[in-house]
Amino acid sequence: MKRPHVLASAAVSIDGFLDDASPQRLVLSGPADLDRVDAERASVDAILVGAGTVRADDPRLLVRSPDRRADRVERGLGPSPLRVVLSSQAVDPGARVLTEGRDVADTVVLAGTPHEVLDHLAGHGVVRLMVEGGAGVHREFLGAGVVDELQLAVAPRLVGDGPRFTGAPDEAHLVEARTVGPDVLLRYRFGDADARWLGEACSLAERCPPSPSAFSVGCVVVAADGTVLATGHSRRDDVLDHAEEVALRDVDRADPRLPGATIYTSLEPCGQRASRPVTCAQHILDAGIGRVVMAWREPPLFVGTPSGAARLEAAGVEVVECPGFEDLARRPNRHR
Ligand SMILES: NC(=O)C1=CN([C@@H]2O[C@H](COP(=O)(O)OP(=O)(O)OC[C@H]3O[C@@H](n4cnc5c(N)ncnc54)[C@H](OP(=O)(O)O)[C@@H]3O)[C@@H](O)[C@H]2O)C=CC1
Ligand SMILES: Nc1c(N[C@@H]2O[C@H](COP(=O)(O)O)[C@@H](O)[C@H]2O)[nH]c(=O)[nH]c1=O
Repeated sequence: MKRPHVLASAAVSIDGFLDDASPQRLVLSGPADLDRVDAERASVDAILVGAGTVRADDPRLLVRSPDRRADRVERGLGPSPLRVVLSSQAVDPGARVLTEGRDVADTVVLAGTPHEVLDHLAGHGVVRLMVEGGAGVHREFLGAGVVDELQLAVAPRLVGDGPRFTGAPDEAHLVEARTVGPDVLLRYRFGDADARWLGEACSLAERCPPSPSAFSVGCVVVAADGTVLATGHSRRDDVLDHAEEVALRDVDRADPRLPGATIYTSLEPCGQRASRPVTCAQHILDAGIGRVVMAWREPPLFVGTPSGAARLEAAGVEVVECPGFEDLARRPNRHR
C-alpha cells in the first residue's frame, strides 16, 4: 500500500516564525489565505497536527465553508476530513478537536514515527494528508523525507521570537509563487522532476467538477527547462473537456519547446472517445510532444479497450507509467 501524499502547510512571518512567544494564539494568515487553507483542508482525507498545537491553539481542524462541506459530501466523502493528533500521552478531553464538530469529522490520537503514522493512515484509506504543524511536527515530517508538497504563506509581519519553521536540509523545488491578499504563497515540491509534476497533475485532478459519467483528470505540460507551459483538468471550461485537451488548447503549437516537453497526466490519455472527434492522444501527437508520464492506466470503464498509450508509443512518443501515483490519481474518481 502506498503511503499517503503529504501536503505540509504553514503560515510564517517574514522572519520565519510560526507564532510569537506570547500565550495568545497568533493568526499570521490574512482572511484570503485562511480561505485558501480551508479549500486545501477540503481537498484531503485527513488533517494532522501535534499535541503542542492542540495545547497552544486549541484548534477545531474543520472545513469551515458550508459549500465546501456540501461539495465533499457530493463526492462521497465526509463533510470534513479525519482529524489526527500526534501525542505520546492522553490529549486534554476538553480540547476542541475532541469535543467540537464530532458530527462532521472523527478525531484519532496517534503516536509513532512519521512512517508508522503514515502506514497506519494509509491502512484506513487516507490518500491525501495535510500536515498543519506545529514546529516540531513540521521538523519531524520534513526530516523523515515524507513531505511531497510544502505550502508556505509568508505574512507581512516581523515577530522576533517564538517557535520557528525549520526542517531538514533537502532541496525544495518551487512550483508556484503568488500573492494571496497581503500574504505571499510559496508552493514547493520535493523529489525528482517526474514525481513532482505528476503530484501536481494529481492535485489538479482534485479541481474537476465531479461527474458520474467521466473521469476526473489533471495534467501539466512542462518544458525541458522546467517551465510550466500549460495546465488543465477535466471539465475546466466545458462539461466535455478532457484535461490534456484544455491544457493543449492554451499552448502555442509553434512553441519550439514542445518537442522537448513532457505532459504529466493523472490518467492515460484517451485513445478513443465518444464526446468529441479528437482524442487526447491525437492532441498530444498534433502538438509534437515527445514524452508522456502518467499515473494510472485507463481502466475499461467507458471504452472497451483503452488504447491511448499504445497509440502514442506506436507514433514514437516515450510513455512512462508511474504506478506509485495510482491511488492519488484514483482519489477524485472514487465517488463512482
Ligand atoms: N503558523 C502556523 O501555520 C502554525 C503555527 N503553529 C504553532 O506551532 C506551535 C506548536 O508547535 P510545537 O510546540 O512544536 O508543537 P507540535 O504541534 O509540533 O507538537 C509537538 C508534540 O506533538 C507530539 N508528537 C510529535 N511527534 C510525535 C510522534 N511522532 N508521536 C507521538 N507524539 C508526537 C508530542 O506531544 P506529546 O508531548 O503530547 O507527546 C510533541 O511534544 C504553536 O505555537 C502553534 O501556534 C501550529 C500550527 C500551524
Ligand atoms: N496560525 C495559522 C494557522 N494555524 C493552524 O490553524 C489551526 C487553527 O485552525 P482552526 O481549527 O480552524 O481554528 C492551528 O492550530 C494551526 O494548525 N494556519 C494558517 O494557515 N495560518 C495561520 O496563521
